[in-house]
Amino acid sequence: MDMIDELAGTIDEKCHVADRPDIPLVPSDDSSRKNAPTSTCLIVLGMAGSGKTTFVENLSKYLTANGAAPYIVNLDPAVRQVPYPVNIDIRDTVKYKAVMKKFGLGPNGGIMTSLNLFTTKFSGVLDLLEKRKFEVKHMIFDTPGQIEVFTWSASGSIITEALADSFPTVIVYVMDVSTSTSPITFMSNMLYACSILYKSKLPFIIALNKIDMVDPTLVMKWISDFEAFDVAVEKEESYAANLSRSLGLILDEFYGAIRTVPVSALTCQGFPKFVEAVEAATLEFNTEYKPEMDKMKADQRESRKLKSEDRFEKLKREVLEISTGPSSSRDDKSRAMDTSVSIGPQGDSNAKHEQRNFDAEESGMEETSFQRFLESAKKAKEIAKKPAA
Ligand SMILES: Nc1nc2c(ncn2[C@@H]2O[C@H](COP(=O)(O)OP(=O)(O)OP(=O)(O)O)[C@@H](O)[C@H]2O)c(=O)[nH]1
Repeated sequence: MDMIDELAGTIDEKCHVADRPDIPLVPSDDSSRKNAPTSTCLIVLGMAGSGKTTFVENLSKYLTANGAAPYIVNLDPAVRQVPYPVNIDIRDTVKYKAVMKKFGLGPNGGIMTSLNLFTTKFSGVLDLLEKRKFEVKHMIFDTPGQIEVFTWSASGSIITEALADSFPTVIVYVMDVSTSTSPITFMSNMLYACSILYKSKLPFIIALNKIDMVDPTLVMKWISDFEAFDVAVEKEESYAANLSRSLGLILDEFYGAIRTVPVSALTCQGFPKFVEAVEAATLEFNTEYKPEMDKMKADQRESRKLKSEDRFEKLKREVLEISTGPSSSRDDKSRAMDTSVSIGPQGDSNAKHEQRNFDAEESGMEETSFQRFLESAKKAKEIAKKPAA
């Protein structure tokens, strides 16, 4: 058993969706599923205390009451108890306290390392999600309170990208509106939100939370109207105020890409509008993000193919250097390169190869030369194999 297996067990579902009478199952015959929409993944992020867990708990209750119970994944290894019916729980796979002890880590290092260990097993999570993707409309991911553990870590990026690769994925940033009533704290919050948007490049919803405590009108106005924010920040006299004004001007451009929904995670106020925003974000994912991502992947594949063709050509040159020797003329070598080693798809796809018309004698010479190379390589191998006399 290696160290990863020792600290991180297998991935399993806590309760199966099929066992839950509150989750209506989609008919399972293949034809009805072919064009059926799959679940949307909601990755819930937010500063510590912004209300993520309360939001997931009550959103789950709200969706269940409306006949669409979600599938929930807890990614916080250090949480004592989760108040919602969790389907996959990182705590079942990774023992956070054992990880801290094993590596002599503090709480934050322990959370980060546990998440890294869990990520090594994330293909198991994807397999389970894949099986449920027609049965539930929403898959919700609750993340650690220490937001940077997820947003600025390799494992956070890997998990986000793996989800977006398989399902429509939306980032939900829970923002505590009660800590955003001053233009400076508002700007810090928005700066953080925009940096996550910029990094993830996924559809983004800000759930302006705790509106049962604070009226969100002012904050909404600052988001939609830079002039209003500018007027508010003018009243502040500090370096932070100047910085906030400059940032406001820059971030104004990002706000257009963000959906903002005022909610109360405690009272469920605003949840119907939130669900509408998720639907619009899912559509945006399918019509804009997905094609863009597919194009990016195709470009990457093409560039990898070109690189491997380059390497192949280099290899051919090296092989011919050996087979023809340094004294052979340049012409001989280049002719030999074009015909003698035409293995692999690269050889077929190279238009140059197809167009050139060699006469039988030339190709015969080149084949002989490559044959000689193969024979001498074989002999060298046999000699090496022979036990010393
Ligand atoms: N009034 C009010 N309180 C809320 C609301 N949402 C959350 N809270 C309270 O805010 C506190 C923090 O809520 P949590 O849900 O634990 O926040 P969290 O973001 O999960 O916190 P971490 O686990 O530390 O990241 C709790 O006392 C909640 O009851 C809301 O909409 N209105």
